[in-house]
Amino acid sequence: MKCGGSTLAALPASFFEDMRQLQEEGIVTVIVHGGGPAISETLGKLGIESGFVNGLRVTTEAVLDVVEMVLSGQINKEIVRRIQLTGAAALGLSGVDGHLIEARPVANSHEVGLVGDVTRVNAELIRGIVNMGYIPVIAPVGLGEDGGQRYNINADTAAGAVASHLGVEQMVVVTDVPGIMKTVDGEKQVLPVVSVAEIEEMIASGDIYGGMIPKVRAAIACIQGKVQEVVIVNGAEPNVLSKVLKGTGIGTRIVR
Ligand SMILES: Nc1ncnc2c1ncn2[C@@H]1O[C@H](COP(=O)(O)OP(=O)(O)O)[C@@H](O)[C@H]1O
Ligand SMILES: CC(=O)N[C@@H](CCC(=O)OP(=O)(O)O)C(=O)O
Repeated sequence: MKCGGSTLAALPASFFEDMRQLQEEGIVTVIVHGGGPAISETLGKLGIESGFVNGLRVTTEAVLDVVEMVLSGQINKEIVRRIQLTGAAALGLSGVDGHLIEARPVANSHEVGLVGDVTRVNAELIRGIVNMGYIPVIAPVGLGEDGGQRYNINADTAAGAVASHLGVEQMVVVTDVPGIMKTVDGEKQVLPVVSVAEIEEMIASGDIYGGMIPKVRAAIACIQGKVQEVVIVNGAEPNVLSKVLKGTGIGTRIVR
């Protein structure tokens, strides 16, 4: 599951209650979280400038210090605390811990700096944490192959890579909109199902833009592997996780 920074503050207690309930039923959740708005807020307070190129934050070493502090510290621990308040067990870590996420510079690193693409995920470590009864909560900071360099990884990209390396059946993307929306006859509607081909058309036409682009790109990369579907849902919706898993037709399902 990917939890977007846009929605973290709005997640109701029922969201975390659902995770506990699902764990009791034997359905394991693995969280990869974002925190873009919180990173921007702290950068602003510190007077460090940063921009975005095609949805990726331009990342210098100074920006990376803040990214790591906010994602692996503030946000990661907030999610762990909220899960633990339900009585469930959670363990927070970033891609740095146990070489969980290995990364290499993205193709346009000359534009965005220290941003990474995932090359390897230590799936055994995630399985080990799950087998010990903990829900893994992962911050998307990766390590280069030599283990010396950190990289800022878009959280949608990191979540997609974790989902494919684990070979899970479903990835749930939790965000601040009820799914992929399209204006039909002057009215905004949530599309219940979209295919990879339809997504490409919607990006070309501008119906999918901004922060939705890395989500659908990560979804496409991931459902070409073992993952059967990616579901995009609104985290503010009460009991959204159990609704998704019961197949109540909530959100947008992205399928091959
Ligand atoms: N077709 C679309 N349907 C729904 N949302 C869209 C669409 N295209 C772009 N968006 C935008 O994508 C945003 C979600 O991405 P983002 O803000 O990056 O969230 P997160 O922090 O959860 O990753 C929505 O709030 C909306 O503004
Ligand atoms: C490279 C890059 O852009 N990294 C993101 C990581 C956090 C993220 O992706 O958070 P959301 O899911 O809330 O957008 C960033 O620095 O904002």
